[in-house]
Amino acid sequence: MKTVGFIGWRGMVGSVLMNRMLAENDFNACDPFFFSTSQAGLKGPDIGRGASEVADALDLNRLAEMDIIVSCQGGDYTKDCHPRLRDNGWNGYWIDAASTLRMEKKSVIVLDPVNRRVIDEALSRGVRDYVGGNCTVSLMLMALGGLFENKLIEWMTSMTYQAASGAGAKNMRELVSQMKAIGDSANSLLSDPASAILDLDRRVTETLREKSFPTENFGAPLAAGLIPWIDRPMPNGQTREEWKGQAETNKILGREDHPLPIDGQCVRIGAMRCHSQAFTIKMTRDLSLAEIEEIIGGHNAWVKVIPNEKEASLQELTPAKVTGTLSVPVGRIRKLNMGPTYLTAFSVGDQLLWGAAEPLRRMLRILIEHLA
Ligand SMILES: NC(=O)C1=CN([C@@H]2O[C@H](COP(=O)(O)OP(=O)(O)OC[C@H]3O[C@@H](n4cnc5c(N)ncnc54)[C@H](OP(=O)(O)O)[C@@H]3O)[C@@H](O)[C@H]2O)C=CC1
Ligand SMILES: N[C@@H](CC(=O)OP(=O)(O)O)C(=O)O
Repeated sequence: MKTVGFIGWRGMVGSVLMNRMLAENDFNACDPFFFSTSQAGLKGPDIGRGASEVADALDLNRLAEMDIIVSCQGGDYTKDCHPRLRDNGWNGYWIDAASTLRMEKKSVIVLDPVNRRVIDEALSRGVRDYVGGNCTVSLMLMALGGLFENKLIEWMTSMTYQAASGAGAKNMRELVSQMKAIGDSANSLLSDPASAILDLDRRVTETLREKSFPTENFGAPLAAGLIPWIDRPMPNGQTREEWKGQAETNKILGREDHPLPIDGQCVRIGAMRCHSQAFTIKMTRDLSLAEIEEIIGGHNAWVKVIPNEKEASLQELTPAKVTGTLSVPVGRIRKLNMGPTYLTAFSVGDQLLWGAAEPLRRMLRILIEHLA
């Protein structure tokens, strides 16, 4: 059995990965070892065969004993350890959630329901670094994979509504703290049915603007609002999150030499862990809505077309419904006023599952089967 070292298993993405691996019995297919930068010598996670001792994630010699390393530890760790391991001659497989290696020539961005061909071709070429994509990009491709596969997209925009979890565990806590601060300050007015709505509104606004309102992590109120900026600025006015849309999508699809134009605005909203996106798509051909829905819904086992109706949208196309599941619903599908080849759609997906942990879990399975 192949030895697999897990780093970052305590974190948010790593914990979701552990849960999914347990659910799919993936630990039975490998010999797992757990590493940490802070818990060496303590007990690791119980994966159904008793907890083993955690090794030091900075011990390169111990890491180099692994056939495969799976890291959900973050970009700084990858930046530090990956090149040193490779320089020392380690020739194992590295599977990573962080963005550090994504655009490297020697790495492949993995999302096998969309780019299994690219992955298989890379495995046969001896590529050793496999990296999960950006969450909005992976979720967009899971939703619209059928349109890409059938070469129906000339260009597209994705306007995102991204959850707090994408910014990390502390930010999720901060969002709930913000909600609590608002609820606490509005409580007396809220419980009085006779109170004036504009008084309630004023109270909420005052709370959002208070110095003590918790914004240490987001830098601005997110609850009862939004933040139209994610990640760092790029020279052309995009944020880096927006830049990833075109760069990563075309790399995932293996078409960097003739890239599809993709752009949009990325916005943080007060959802916990589901990213949503509204798409404007310029299609290469005029197809009927029925044909389009069939192509979208038939692409993979997780995408699901939701009828463009109020009740279905409210029941099926919300973060509350999708969170914690692998389902990728796509709804609000219709032609735009601009003409018959202009399409819009809306999608929701759990950014810790298909947006982060699931592509890594599946890549590990593919790799183990490839090496068997
Ligand atoms: N958050 C997201 O939505 C996404 C994240 N990613 C990438 O995944 C990587 C990891 O992100 P994320 O999971 O959010 O990171 P976390 O901050 O949740 O975890 C990272 C590490 O922090 C350490 N840690 C310190 N204190 C704690 C604690 N109390 N509980 C758990 N872990 C703790 C652990 O390392 P140790 O055991 O060494 O102390 C852990 O592995 C990043 O590179 C990110 O870019 C990718 C896609 C989406
Ligand atoms: N930037 C994403 C989360 C993330 O970690 O993305 P990436 O893996 O591309 O750094 C968000 O804020 O929602």
